[in-house]
Amino acid sequence: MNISSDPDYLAAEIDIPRPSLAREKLLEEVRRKLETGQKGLNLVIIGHVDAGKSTLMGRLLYELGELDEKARRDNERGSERAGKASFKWAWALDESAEERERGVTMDIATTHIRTPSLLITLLDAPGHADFVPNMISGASQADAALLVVDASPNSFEAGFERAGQTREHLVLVRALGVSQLVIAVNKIDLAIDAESRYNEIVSTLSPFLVQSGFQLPRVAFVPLSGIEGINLIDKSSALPWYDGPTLLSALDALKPPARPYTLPLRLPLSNVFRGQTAMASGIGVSGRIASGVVQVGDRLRILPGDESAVVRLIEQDDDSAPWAAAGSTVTLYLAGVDQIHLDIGSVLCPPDAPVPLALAFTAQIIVFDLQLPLTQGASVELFHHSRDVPVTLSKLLATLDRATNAVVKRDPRVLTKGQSARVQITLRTGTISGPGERVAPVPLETFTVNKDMGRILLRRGGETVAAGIVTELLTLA
Ligand SMILES: Nc1nc2c(ncn2[C@@H]2O[C@H](COP(=O)(O)OP(=O)(O)OP(=O)(O)O)[C@@H](O)[C@H]2O)c(=O)[nH]1
Repeated sequence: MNISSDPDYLAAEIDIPRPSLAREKLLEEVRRKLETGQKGLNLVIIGHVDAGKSTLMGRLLYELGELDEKARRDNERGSERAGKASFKWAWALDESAEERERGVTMDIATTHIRTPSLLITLLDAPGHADFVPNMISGASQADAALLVVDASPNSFEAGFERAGQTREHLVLVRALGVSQLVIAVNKIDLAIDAESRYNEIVSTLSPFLVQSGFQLPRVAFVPLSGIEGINLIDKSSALPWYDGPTLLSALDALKPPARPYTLPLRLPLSNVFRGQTAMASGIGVSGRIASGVVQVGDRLRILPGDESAVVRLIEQDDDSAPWAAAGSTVTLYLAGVDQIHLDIGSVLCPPDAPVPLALAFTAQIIVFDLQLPLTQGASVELFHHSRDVPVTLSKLLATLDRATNAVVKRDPRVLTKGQSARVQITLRTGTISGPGERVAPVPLETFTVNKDMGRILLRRGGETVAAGIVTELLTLA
């Protein structure tokens, strides 16, 4: 398309704003705001199907006043009519009609809760095996995880056995660099002897957590009941033997992530759309700022590619804002660019500090439950910030101890389930869907430089085979 004939493009060109604050001033303002404001944290909720994740979150939202009485009653009536009365609390999160019919959570729903010191964004991940990819997109944005296990007789065991999702979810979040964990030992109301059941679950999970690379001092176990509201906000007389934190105080004690606003801007796009209102016309893009600050009037480079655009408007929490910083989820309206140059997975950066574009890199990965082991030269798909790229597992460098990262074996021939390994990954630069169509390099950074830009997943035939972090960029585009 000829860009200059696009009416949106022309209209947008007319009122291109200029940045209002010099960089030093802007950083000073961001620093003041971030230090005084409530700290944000992304929490992914994980656990085996039916462990009670949605019920627990619904009840917690209600107790914290985030869900009003009318919404609760409407949900309760709705679920009773549908013959699923016991699901009433879960309706706060499980929203779509299909979810109501099936009684399972299918997509990532996002909601906030406020603890005394944190504003927590809940990323609710479904427990159904079919929906593991959704759970992954939540986990790849998480700063901490809340694992819900079912303490009722035999249920914990069902979730923790090989086919259950408890292990897989834990291994996955750890592989993505999450180290803080709260474990809700849920449905404690159904346990026959609550104290010994709680102790049994703690002592079964602990060795597995250590083996998976978690440090027990950064893990809090909390016995509770989502449905009865036991030990969520206040200490409960139902658990006289327990003297640890309530769920709320365990969540409040989580360490908020650093918000690397002094690093160059990295905004990986999770959505690209055409703005419909007069204010928000032109091209809209949204995503979570991985690092840096963006200000209205900034010119930004779009990578991969050679295009740039100017920020006309920033929307955050349904309001317009003069700037937004690392950690915030934002929508930007852009001028001076055509929509064809923006993809889900594109990264917006300052023109003078573009994100590296890698063709090969090393990563530390954890291999999931696989039918076929991973061999050197295997073709897989790299999944990074909603972008899917064909890659080759070009070298298997070493297998590692999951708890200590020490090398167990150099140059292994294959990688099998549960193994942690260092590997080299190379983009397949041949054609993809047609003649002449080249694979674009991936905008990547190491996990040490930029956590959000350094988490990866590997998939094969629609199945996630490994997750991990980028350790070194080898060949740059
Ligand atoms: N007794 C008891 N039952 C509970 C408790 N929490 C949840 N349940 C019941 O457990 C079942 C599953 O609860 P959900 O909240 O839908 O579970 P989930 O983990 O979100 O399930 P998915 O979204 O399908 O992964 C429902 O029948 C709930 O009513 C609890 O604390 N005590």
